[in-house]
Amino acid sequence: MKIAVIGTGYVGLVTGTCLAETGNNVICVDINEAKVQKMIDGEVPIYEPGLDVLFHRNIAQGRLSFTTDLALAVKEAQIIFMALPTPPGGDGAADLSYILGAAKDISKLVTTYKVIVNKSTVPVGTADKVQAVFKEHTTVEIDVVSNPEFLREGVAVDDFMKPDRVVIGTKSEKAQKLMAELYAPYVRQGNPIFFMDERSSELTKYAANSFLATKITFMNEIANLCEIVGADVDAVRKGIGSDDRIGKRFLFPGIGYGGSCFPKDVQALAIAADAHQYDFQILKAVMNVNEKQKTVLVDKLLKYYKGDIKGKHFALWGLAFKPETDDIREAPALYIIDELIKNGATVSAFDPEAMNNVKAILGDKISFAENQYDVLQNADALLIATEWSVFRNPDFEKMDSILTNKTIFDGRNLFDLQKMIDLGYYYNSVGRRLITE
Ligand SMILES: NC(=O)C1=CN([C@@H]2O[C@H](COP(=O)(O)OP(=O)(O)OC[C@H]3O[C@@H](n4cnc5c(N)ncnc54)[C@H](O)[C@@H]3O)[C@@H](O)[C@H]2O)C=CC1
Ligand SMILES: O=C(O)[C@H]1O[C@H](OP(=O)(O)OP(=O)(O)OC[C@H]2O[C@@H](n3ccc(=O)[nH]c3=O)[C@H](O)[C@@H]2O)[C@H](O)[C@@H](O)[C@@H]1O
Repeated sequence: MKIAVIGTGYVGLVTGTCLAETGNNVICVDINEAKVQKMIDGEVPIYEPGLDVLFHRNIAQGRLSFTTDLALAVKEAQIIFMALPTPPGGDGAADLSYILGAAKDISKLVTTYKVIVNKSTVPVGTADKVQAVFKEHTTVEIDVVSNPEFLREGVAVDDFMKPDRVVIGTKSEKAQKLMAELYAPYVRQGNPIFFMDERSSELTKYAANSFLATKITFMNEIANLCEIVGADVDAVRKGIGSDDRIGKRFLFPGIGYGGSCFPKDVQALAIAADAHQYDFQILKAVMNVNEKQKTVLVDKLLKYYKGDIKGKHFALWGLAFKPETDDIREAPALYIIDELIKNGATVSAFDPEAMNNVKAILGDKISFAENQYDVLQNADALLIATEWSVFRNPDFEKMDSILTNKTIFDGRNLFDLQKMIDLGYYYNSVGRRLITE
């Protein structure tokens, strides 16, 4: 099939590349000229494991191309995907200007039947709004489909190639048939495609993200309680996770959920509910708890240093909002850095992939190191904000010689408690026994 993808961010580029991988002809459009030029020159603009191999293969075989020319992309495409930003607007609700603006631009270019697929996360009723934009500007027949994306950054290629499910919201049989054909190669193992109406499909996406954010937040509260009552959250996590009704995944406590989606989507759903005079109380509690959880590590630190960290220097492992990505949107590490600086401390950080993105926004407010050991030089303590695999089994002998204070505040519970006692560390993690000197 001939496909156009509008927007080449984490979702658009993965979608375009993975659709090309099953033989489709995909043209990707972006308004960011520098980014498009990079891709034309053969460079993947984001760090996403496994993407580069597929990207280069499909370009080489002529199935994947990039342009800034929307007209060129729309001309031949049977299906047009919109993978555009839906950031929080001034009032916190999803800003639909990218989607509705692109819909208007596309509507002026269509001359034959097209399926317009919305992959972005959008409030209920957006498909109707997009349909209305087309009606206003063209008489050409089009169908608008809601097809939310459930991929996770860091494993995006796998998630797209083997999705747990595909959700397609449309009342059009014609569009449904085309979408079923397009997705058939991705559901060969029997994972379902759910066809539903547009509104249910749009809400499914917000419900999924909000449920997962709630699950994490629940565990963060259990972790906080564990510390108070002297229980161990790792044991509790295993104890409840083995019940199939609860499930093992997304039960890891830490320093709050971050990323470009959970924070904005939970907020957008709560605000959308408010707009319909429905007080979505759980989501409001989730947001409040998550806000506090982001500074839990700094609170521990301040307690340890009796409220005074002025002049202290801290090493930070991890900047990305999660491992295996260079994405720092709403990364808990950024909140930690902010709090440390506000309290008069200095920070040196190391992250395997996200340092350039942080440099671009923080400049020289903090310093950066070449590796996870150099960053420990002159540090009063080490803070851990992201659970990159490379941090899980460090060379403690080497660490001991640099981090002479042997003090670690770990927001991701990387190390075994007994091991840290044996190694003689002060090791303060989340929801587990506090280790004192
Ligand atoms: N990042 C993720 O893991 C996931 C994101 N989503 C949703 O997908 C949507 C996109 O998210 P991301 O890919 O993370 O965004 P992103 O910010 O990484 O990428 C958006 C891209 O769209 C481009 N763009 C903006 N306006 C344009 C226009 N008029 N024409 C062409 N290109 C334009 C930007 O230059 C940028 O490259 C959002 O609604 C998000 O909530 C859904 C699932 C996963
Ligand atoms: O809509 C989206 O953008 C995507 O949002 C999340 O994916 P993503 O943000 O890439 O990352 P997750 O792995 O879900 O992690 C989100 C945050 O929750 C935190 N988290 C996750 C799991 C856990 O057990 N504990 C925990 O604190 C992570 O550290 C991270 O800050 C969803 O998992 C995807 O299904 C969805 O498509």
